[in-house]
Amino acid sequence: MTTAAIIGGGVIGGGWAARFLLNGWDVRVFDPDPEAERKIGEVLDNARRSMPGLSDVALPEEGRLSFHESLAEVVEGAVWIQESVPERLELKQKVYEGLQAHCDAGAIIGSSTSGFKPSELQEQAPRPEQIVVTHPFNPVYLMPLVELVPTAQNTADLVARAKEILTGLGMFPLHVRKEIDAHIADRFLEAVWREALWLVKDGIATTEEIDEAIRMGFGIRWAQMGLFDTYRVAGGEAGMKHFMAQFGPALEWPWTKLMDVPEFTDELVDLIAGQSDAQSGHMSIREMERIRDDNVVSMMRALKAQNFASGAVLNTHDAGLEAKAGMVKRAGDIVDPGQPIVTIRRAVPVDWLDYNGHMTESRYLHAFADATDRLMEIVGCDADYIATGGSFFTAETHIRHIDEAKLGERIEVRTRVLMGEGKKMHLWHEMYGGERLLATGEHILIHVSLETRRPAPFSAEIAENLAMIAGAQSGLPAPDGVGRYVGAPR
Ligand SMILES: NC(=O)C1=CN([C@@H]2O[C@H](COP(=O)(O)OP(=O)(O)OC[C@H]3O[C@@H](n4cnc5c(N)ncnc54)[C@H](O)[C@@H]3O)[C@@H](O)[C@H]2O)C=CC1
Ligand SMILES: C[N+](C)(C)CC(=O)CC(=O)[O-]
Repeated sequence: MTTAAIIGGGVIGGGWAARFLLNGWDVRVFDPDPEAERKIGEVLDNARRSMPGLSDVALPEEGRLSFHESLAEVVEGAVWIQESVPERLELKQKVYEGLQAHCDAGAIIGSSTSGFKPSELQEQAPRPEQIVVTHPFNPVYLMPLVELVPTAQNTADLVARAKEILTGLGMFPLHVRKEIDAHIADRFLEAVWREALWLVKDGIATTEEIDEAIRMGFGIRWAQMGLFDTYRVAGGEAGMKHFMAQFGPALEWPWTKLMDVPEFTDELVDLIAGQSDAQSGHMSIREMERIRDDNVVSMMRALKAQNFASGAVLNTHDAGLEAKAGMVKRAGDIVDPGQPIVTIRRAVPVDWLDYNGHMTESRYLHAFADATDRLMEIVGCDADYIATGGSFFTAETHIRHIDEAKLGERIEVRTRVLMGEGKKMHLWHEMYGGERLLATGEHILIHVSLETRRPAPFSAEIAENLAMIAGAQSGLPAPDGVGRYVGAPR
């Protein structure tokens, strides 16, 4: 088990703790705030209900979380140390001095700083080469972006190790090659924030109207294509050059006040805080965090289906998790063919729930269909085989919904091959939550030629694998409920 030390367990440190823990790391926390344990516990509760839903495979077993009162203790055995103390340079520098007196010289010290350059953080440090900026985004347990900002003091090996560890946590390390105050992303955020403050101060828009302008429009575009690709498309067939010719001159017009910051008078703070209270004061911050998390997970899952932007990052992470979890992918991986094969292991994501607060009926079929796809892959009907023109079509399905599955619950599908001969495959799936039987799925599939769209015999490899599994499993008792029809006996 690998260990991370979290120095400062506030909004961001708590998010990092969740990101590491739910990816199977042990986490040690140091924070002088007596409320730190409670606050991290609440962040973790939110992370546990949302983060597993990003994956279509199971996350590893959670690591161990512990709280420590000395720096020497917290960094013991840590290969990654994440500093997330308040944004004050002299405090951060003092913290590094304390850390470096005790930590392993090979450990990476990442700083969450939103604004300081890594060279400023390294200035007073006994071992500057160990410190690098790893600036995350809130909530750290869901947002993939982390700006990785090194200096010439950091070795290429440290940068490569940092990228590997962050990628292993399902994050997207963006290597910022030239250090600058506030890195890349916060410069945009600051520009938008300044302009928004002016709009409120000048009485042009309320905080709510500004939020609507973002979430109903360009915020949706930015989440999937960013700025430049969005504008390239907006240039029409002539693309970016046309876009720049058309809209470039507007940059000279009095559209922007980006160079000035409105003075933070009590009046302005009260105006903005008052509007913000009127807009969202009826909800607690934790409630708002849960709404945000559910929305973010749902949006990222939509991008996952397109294998695009943050969705592609999630798919890569899933592939890594699955490889580590040792799921069966080929007939040759099966250890005991006489037992049902685990074809799905995952958590119930937020977009699988319905108004009854549990996994909705269609998602039972979704999970069984994924289990069937995995079984097809195992016996040799994979993407390469399908490209040669053979595949399976489902002819009949019977699902029994036996028990509920709740948000974030870990489910597992165990699959039996009841028959696999000629052109037919008869599968029996059982879905479990722990050892609780949640559902059964019985499916008849017909092998087809994708050219004629008619039944056709399957390949010798598929025939051999199906016969091997069906034969080995034939000694198991007949599944309870197999061949059942719908409806009560009269
Ligand atoms: N809040 C945000 O949206 C983001 C913040 N950041 C950066 O993350 C860092 C932390 O910010 P937040 O989590 O928002 O602040 P926060 O105020 O929520 O948390 C800071 C924590 O550090 C603890 N702390 C204070 N002195 C300490 C010390 N000597 N040793 C250990 N812990 C100590 C405090 O008790 C507190 O729990 C800052 O550098 C900030 O710029 C980065 C990305 C986003
Ligand atoms: C406001 N902030 C500068 C601390 C924000 C960040 O650093 C990143 C984020 O999560 O928006």
